[in-house]
Amino acid sequence: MTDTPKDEENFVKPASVGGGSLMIAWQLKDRTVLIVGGGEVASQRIDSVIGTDAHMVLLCPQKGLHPRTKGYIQHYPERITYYDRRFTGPAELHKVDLVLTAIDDPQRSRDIVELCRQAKIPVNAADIPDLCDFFFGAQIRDGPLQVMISTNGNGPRLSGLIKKKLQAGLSGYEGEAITKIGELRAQLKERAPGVGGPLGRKRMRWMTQLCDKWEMADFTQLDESMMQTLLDEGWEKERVPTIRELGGKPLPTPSNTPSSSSTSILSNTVPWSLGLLTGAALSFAYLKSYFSTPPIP
Ligand SMILES: C[C@@]1(CC(=O)O)c2cc3[nH]c(cc4nc(cc5[nH]c(cc(n2)[C@H]1CCC(=O)O)[C@@](C)(CC(=O)O)[C@@H]5CCC(=O)O)C(CC(=O)O)=C4CCC(=O)O)c(CCC(=O)O)c3CC(=O)O
Ligand SMILES: NC(=O)C1=CN([C@@H]2O[C@H](COP(=O)(O)OP(=O)(O)OC[C@H]3O[C@@H](n4cnc5c(N)ncnc54)[C@H](O)[C@@H]3O)[C@@H](O)[C@H]2O)C=CC1
Repeated sequence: MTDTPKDEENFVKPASVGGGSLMIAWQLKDRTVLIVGGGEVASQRIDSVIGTDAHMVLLCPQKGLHPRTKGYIQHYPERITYYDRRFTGPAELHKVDLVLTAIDDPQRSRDIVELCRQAKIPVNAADIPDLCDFFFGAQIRDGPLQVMISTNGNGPRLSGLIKKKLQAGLSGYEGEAITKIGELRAQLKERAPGVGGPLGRKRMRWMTQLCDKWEMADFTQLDESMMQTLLDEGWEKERVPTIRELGGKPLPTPSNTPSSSSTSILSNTVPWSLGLLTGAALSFAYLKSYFSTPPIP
């Protein structure tokens, strides 16, 4: 491929090159996550994993369990297989897709990381950032919405504080709105099926216009019959009706006031170096070697 001088002129350089981590929404359905340790940090790891569809295996002597970890084991036996013992060796990694160590024994933790390296299993060791394939971050979750704030190990406390600022900028309608949009998109794809092509482009254009025109709170009001009307009177007629036309009403949201729209809050408060992702976010360095077929966006 030969570049013309114009191509070279038009190339926009990315905001940062290298030094960061990959932010992805890692799907863990039918995958197994091994958690070694059962203290407070392990309970926080469960807080993160329970929202996925992964199965968890937890290894920790009973006497070391944090009350929250105990609660998880008792309330979600179908999600967590618990063994009252320490990590014994490489056999523990059989059929495991991801390992999280949260133990008070840094040398043992290093040994487990080494075993994971050999088995090509991504691993996070709570006490050894230098050896982690990926880090956790501060999280905002609301239904299908997931936002992760990462400072790439530089300032964990700041991650938490930035999370609070971002939370204050959200309307509270996002999770429900996204759920409704998901249902609407599924129905639209039934009416206008297929991938790509002119119909695919038309579908995407209409969805984009709808999302841009409606407030977050508008989507939360969509019930089954309003969705039908929206598709009949909107999609079929190539226009975007208002929520009022469908029998809904404008609800108060922070984004109704231009000075505090969620866009301006994000652009005003997010420093260039902040890792922020809508959709689940897990970032780690060796992703490529663990997945052969990336999901189609
Ligand atoms: C690499 C990482 C672990 C990983 O993912 O592997 C890591 C590592 C370390 N944290 C340490 C300390 C603290 N961690 C917190 C808090 C959080 N730490 C979290 C994540 C991460 N912490 C990952 C990088 C995240 C990123 O890059 O942003 C959060 C975001 C999420 C979570 O824990 O799940 C959660 C806030 C959640 C929320 O508020 O919502 C606080 C503040 C507090 O408790 O309030 C302090 C004390 C103040 C401070 O140091 O900032 C130390 C000891 C340093 C030392 O010895 O001095 C290490 C080890 C080291 O740095 O060597
Ligand atoms: N975000 C971070 O990176 C943070 C990391 N830490 C580190 O994370 C580690 C865990 O912290 P906590 O949960 O507070 O510790 P904790 O002491 O409450 O829990 C550790 C648990 O690991 C168990 N354990 C020890 N060896 C084991 C083995 N070989 N197999 C299975 N279980 C084993 C112990 O029985 C204990 O229950 C510590 O090293 C701590 O320094 C602590 C706070 C924040």
